[in-house]
Amino acid sequence: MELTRIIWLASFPILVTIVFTGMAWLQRRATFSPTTKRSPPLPPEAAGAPLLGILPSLLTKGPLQVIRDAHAEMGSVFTVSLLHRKVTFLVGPDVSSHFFQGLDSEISQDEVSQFTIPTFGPGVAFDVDFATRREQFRFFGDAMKPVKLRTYARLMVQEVEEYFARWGPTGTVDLKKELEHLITLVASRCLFGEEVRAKMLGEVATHLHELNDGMRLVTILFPHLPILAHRRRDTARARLGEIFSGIVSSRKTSYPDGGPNDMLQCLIDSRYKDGRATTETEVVGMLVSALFAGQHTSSSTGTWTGARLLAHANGNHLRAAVQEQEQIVERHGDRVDYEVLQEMDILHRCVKEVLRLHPPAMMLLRHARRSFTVRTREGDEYQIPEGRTVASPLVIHNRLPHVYKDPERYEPDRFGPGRGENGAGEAFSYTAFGGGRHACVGEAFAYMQIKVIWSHLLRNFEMEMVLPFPETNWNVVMPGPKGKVMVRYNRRMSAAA
Ligand code: HEM
Repeated sequence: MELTRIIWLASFPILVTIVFTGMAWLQRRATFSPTTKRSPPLPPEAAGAPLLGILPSLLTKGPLQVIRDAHAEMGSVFTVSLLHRKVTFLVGPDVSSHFFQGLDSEISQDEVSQFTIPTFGPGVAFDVDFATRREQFRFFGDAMKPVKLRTYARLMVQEVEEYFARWGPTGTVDLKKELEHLITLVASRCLFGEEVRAKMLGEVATHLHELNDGMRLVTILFPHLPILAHRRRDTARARLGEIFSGIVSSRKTSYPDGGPNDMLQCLIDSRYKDGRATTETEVVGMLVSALFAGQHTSSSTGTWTGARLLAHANGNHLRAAVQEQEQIVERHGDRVDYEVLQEMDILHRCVKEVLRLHPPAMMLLRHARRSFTVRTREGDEYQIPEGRTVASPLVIHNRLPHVYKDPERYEPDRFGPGRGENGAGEAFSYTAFGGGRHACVGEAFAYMQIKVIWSHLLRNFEMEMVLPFPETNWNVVMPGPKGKVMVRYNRRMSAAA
């Protein structure tokens, strides 16, 4: 018995050593086991100057080239530094689902959209909390339902016919300026009724232009930097506030029991879930936001559509679009309304392809409130850390060769039946109107007004570009055609004067 105890005591340290060594080995094995999940690495980072990051390249090469170069070098997920901020770019549908679909508590717009407050004004959009903003966007959504769109289609046609009746039998115009003006008139007639329209012709259109020009790339980082464009923006916003306040209060006095069936009235009559009515400041802010969201985006799309169709190389698309109008006239005569507009498939594809190549919102931004992981189509995983600014650069996202064949080419037929490129196969491969949780509520309205304008022009005028195909103005947050887009027109002989 004594001997057994001695042997046991002597062997105890050896046993302990074996057990601990075994545990350590097992633990190490577990750590290096290929089945164990490790945090994926951070995305690769673009080289940049100390403190300034990519700022010097931005100034010399422009934003599009900088992002393109980084994408070509590092692939679909990469980070760039711009002064104090790191921005991770996600390019392509495979890495974009969380960006578009993630909950706002996980990936939000608030932190990265504060720069829009001086433009939209107080009480709306990113000046209010998420819940209030959702409700305000719901009010917009209500005003864009098909039953309302049918009414707007009629008003759009009226406005467009009146506008082009003023063009002579022949002439040369700056298409960009003409469409900026016309879209403002159309939006005002459809959304805000006669009161705003009466004041539209001059002042309001000018102020909207100044609001857009005041949203520069530098605005994203320094929204209150004392530059001329910001000063003009602030004056324009203050003046729009005065004009719209006058309109809202006169509408309330003139129609105490409910006024005309337009968006202004919709916004005045809207109620939050708790029963609260919209205030005058909120209605004014929503009017400015709706005009801002729809005006420049639609007018630049209308102008690019003209430039693309009239460019010499695209003669076949122009011919196809004119022929479609001739066939529709054979079926419906001169009638253009909501239903007839739905039949303009070729024209629709021409506009859709313009938006792929020239998205007015060139880049969407979010803030990662929680870290998340993305997986590229090559199978690489990256972790996007909490607190990171995340960007979806639509301007290259919609030109990916593995999604679109010959992506730099203007090819509306790629969206036609039988071609597998229409982006419907894969979610978030076509994102000109965003997608997921924050998809644009004005998409149908925007297509409608551009189709009303271009169906009228194609039916009634022969047109040609006078200047070379326009470059893009990358200086603003919502880029459009740079400089004048001069076009010569001849009214078609058969067209009504
Ligand atoms: C060609 C015309 C237009 C384009 C290209 C366009 C593009 C976009 C894009 C890309 C987004 C997503 C923003 C993001 O995810 O951060 C968006 C959102 C939005 N758009 Fe448009 N838009 C157009 C016209 C309009 C019009 C006419 C209106 C209304 C009058 C409008 C109202 C809105 C609103 C309210 C949102 C925010 C939706 C949300 O966050 O839930 N847009 N638009």
